[in-house]
Amino acid sequence: MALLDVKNLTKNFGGLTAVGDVTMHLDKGELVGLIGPNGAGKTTLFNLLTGVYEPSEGSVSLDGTLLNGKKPYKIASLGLSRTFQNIRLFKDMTVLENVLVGMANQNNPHLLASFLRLPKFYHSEAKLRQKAMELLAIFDLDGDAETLAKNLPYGQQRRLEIVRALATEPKILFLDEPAAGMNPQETAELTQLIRRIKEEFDITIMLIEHDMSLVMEVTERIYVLEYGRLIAHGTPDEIKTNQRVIEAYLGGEG
Ligand SMILES: Nc1ncnc2c1ncn2[C@@H]1O[C@H](COP(=O)(O)OP(=O)(O)OP(=O)(O)O)[C@@H](O)[C@H]1O
Repeated sequence: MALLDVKNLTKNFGGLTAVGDVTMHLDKGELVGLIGPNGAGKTTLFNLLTGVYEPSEGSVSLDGTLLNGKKPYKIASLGLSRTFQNIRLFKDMTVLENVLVGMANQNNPHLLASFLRLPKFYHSEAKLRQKAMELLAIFDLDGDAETLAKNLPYGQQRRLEIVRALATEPKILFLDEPAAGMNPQETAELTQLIRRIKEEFDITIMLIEHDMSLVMEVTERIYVLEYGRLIAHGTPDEIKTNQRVIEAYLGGEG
């Protein structure tokens, strides 16, 4: 059974079909790309998978559990985490606090203890802090733990977003254009980082990205959307030479 099973997924906005009859799957441990020209429906698909939108038709299942109709926070707690095209950090909070917020839902069993500020709360908070610092260290951000997020350079803000998404210990991580706005040096670092996440975490990743060299370098399989429809699916080498894909890109952006 696939980890994530998407069947005939459709989202209509009035007369516009932003995502139409998409069937795809993610197996455990895979790194899969999702590409397509501007407006192809990639972000809408992420929004459907993470519960931001309700599908007009079709279904999404995680480990056999139907996600349709579940709220985004519920879906997140089942193991789906994401980053956004536009950075959504808590800019006036420190780097460490941003990661702690990501971990907050793991602290739920201690909600009463935290409300009453029992010793158990302080113990679990200390453990969370330690875990957050370990995570930041992996991403070379531990030296900036007390820096306000807004004062980090752009590339590091993007990196922090990924750390925060990982802090929830998701089964699947959705990355929405993580290289957007990055310079070539930052993109090269991000490429390494995505590889490391894949190697060091027990995680499945789906990546939307316009930077083709990044997608081709890190992914194992790629789905291609155009006007909401899947027009191709295959390995990076197959996609690079797929006539339909080449036409979609030349037609859409040439
Ligand atoms: N909430 C909405 N209401 C109406 N139309 C929408 C909505 N969200 C997206 N759309 C439309 O759906 C289509 C797909 O948009 P979407 O943002 O998913 O594409 P995308 O592939 O992520 O594009 P990009 O690469 O530019 O980010 C577009 O035509 C867009 O205008």
